Amino acid sequence: MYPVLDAILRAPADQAWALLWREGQETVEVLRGTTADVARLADIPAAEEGHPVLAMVPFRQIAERGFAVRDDGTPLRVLTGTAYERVPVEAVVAALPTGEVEVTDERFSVSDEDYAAIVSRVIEEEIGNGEGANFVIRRDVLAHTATEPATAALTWLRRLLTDERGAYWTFAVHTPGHTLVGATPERHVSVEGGRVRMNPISGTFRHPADMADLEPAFRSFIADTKETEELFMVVDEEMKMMSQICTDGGRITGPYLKQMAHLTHTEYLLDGRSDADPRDVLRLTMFAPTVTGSPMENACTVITRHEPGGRGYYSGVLALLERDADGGEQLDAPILIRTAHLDDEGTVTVSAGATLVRHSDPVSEVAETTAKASGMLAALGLRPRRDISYAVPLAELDGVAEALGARNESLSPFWLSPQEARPDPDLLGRRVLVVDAADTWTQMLAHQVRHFGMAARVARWDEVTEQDLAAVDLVLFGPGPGDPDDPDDPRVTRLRDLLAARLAAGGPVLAVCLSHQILSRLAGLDVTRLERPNQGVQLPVDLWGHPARIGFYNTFVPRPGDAVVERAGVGTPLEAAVDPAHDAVVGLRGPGVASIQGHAESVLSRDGLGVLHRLIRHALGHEAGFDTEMSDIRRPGGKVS
Ligand SMILES: C=C(O[C@@H]1C=C(C(=O)O)C=C[C@H]1O)C(=O)O
Ligand SMILES: NC(=O)CC[C@H](N)C(=O)O
Repeated sequence: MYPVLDAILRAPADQAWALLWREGQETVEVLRGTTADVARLADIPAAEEGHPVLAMVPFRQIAERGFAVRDDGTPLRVLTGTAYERVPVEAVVAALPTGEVEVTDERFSVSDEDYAAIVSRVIEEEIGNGEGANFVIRRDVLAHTATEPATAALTWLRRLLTDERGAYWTFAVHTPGHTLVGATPERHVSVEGGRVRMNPISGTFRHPADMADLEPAFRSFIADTKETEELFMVVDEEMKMMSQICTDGGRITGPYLKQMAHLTHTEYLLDGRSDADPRDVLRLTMFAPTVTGSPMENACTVITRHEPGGRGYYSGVLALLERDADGGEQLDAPILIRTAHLDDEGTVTVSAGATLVRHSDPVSEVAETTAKASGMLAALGLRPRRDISYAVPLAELDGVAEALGARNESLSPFWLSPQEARPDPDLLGRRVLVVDAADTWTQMLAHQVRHFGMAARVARWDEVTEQDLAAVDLVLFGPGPGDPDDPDDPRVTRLRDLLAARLAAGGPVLAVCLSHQILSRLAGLDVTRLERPNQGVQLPVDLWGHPARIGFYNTFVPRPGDAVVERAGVGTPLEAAVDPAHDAVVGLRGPGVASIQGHAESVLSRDGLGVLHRLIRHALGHEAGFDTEMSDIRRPGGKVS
């Protein structure tokens, strides 16, 4: 009846195959084919009509971007479809094996106590040292089965198809030595006819065992600041990626709920357009901040410091390439979480991580990793199954839609709306060099700068020469991880030299976050740690008479004092904007110079666009006279001229 499925089920172990049930579909895609291991994403072969290509992308692939990773040798494996069909979900469930698969020797790779200790260390030593705002550290549940992997995977897939809900993909993929089965909630990225979508999910509500507690517990989850801020942080990090890939940036919709059998998550959808090749989109988005952290590059380093062993396929992606009707290639790539990996020795691995932020509680992060593994572990028969047939749809509870919608009131309208270009005639065509200090906020900054009509180019700190500085109208020095005073960090040293050179040459400068701190040091101010980091929080500040709500991602701050820089050979005093609540210098300005501690470009900056615009105008010597209401892009027909 279903020849491809039947052929797989007759001898599952002897061939390579995949069964994929994608969100919203009534059928399961069944794929049989040949496998090959390739070195790079660019080597993934093209899909032909009716012959999709499915790649298993391991976490170690991130080495392609030059980021730190433990090389555990897990292959980038490609399954090229030679036979393909769609089978109704019920027919698949009816055909899959129902036999017992015995799973024994269950243990954690990292104990509860050790994981809690890691959480405390990450908060203290990483977030507390300005290394970033959020980091995802994983641990593994390990077990053993004597059933051969292909049959075990098909049996567990059946359980997932009947027991799980809300998944983006429910799937099993079998290849020699590497078998994956799971139900993942999260789309990493998809590309379809030039439309690029990402789906950051963060904030995890663990369903209580007693259904009577569900509603009150859920209501306090929805109101929880930590869970809300955690989601904003990952949206910011994914918007950095979207800004780089999509010429028109991208907009945010949501928040929505993703209700599963054991957990409910909060999420946003990001939507933009790009004509980039799907392989490039994959490379530039390796990997999601929801499974690594932010800033993403440094998160990879932090992961190697705190996680023993490599990640295998965990937090990598499956990538399905298909040829569409117009001959273009489509990509759909879910994140490999809530997934079991089986090897030839019968080792079963289910990994799970939690997003650690400045106000994480070690005990509840331990519980979160356990809860995230529980859906898969229930399919393995290691945890109780949850009856989902009577669960209330949480999104429909009174007031929930309003509470979720209200979260957007504090966000930047710029990123929530379709963006029309609003060129400022004074800035039109002016050249901006955006110096990237290992944090791609620079992509969001460049996007907003272009929105003002300027021509922006982003270059990494180690590529920028002093000649490059001289060739542009404005140098925008960007944010970055680390301690602005660290004498052993070549990045910090280089930024300081470039900034000093630009100041000495007398050209316009705008410095953001880490670069604001380095500028402050050059100006003679002390820069010290905050008592509690402001990593991922919106704060009200007064910027020289303009009140604004701005997103902050910093651990260090410059302290008030006399600020003077050498500018074209002349000692030039800078005027500080001070946040008295934190005893912090949140902005500096002087002739041709402006800087800001917060991130005007952040989704968390309700008033960000207007602030960035004013700072740029200031640095370029256009003090007044232009409509600073520019940030209010919601005004219908609001014209800037
Ligand atoms: C890291 C995992 O999940 C991710 C982290 C989440 C969180 O910290 O709230 C939620 C969903 C996923 O994006 C995992 O399942 O291992
Ligand atoms: N986003 C940033 O540039 C952060 C600057 C610095 N690493 C701090 O944490 O204070």
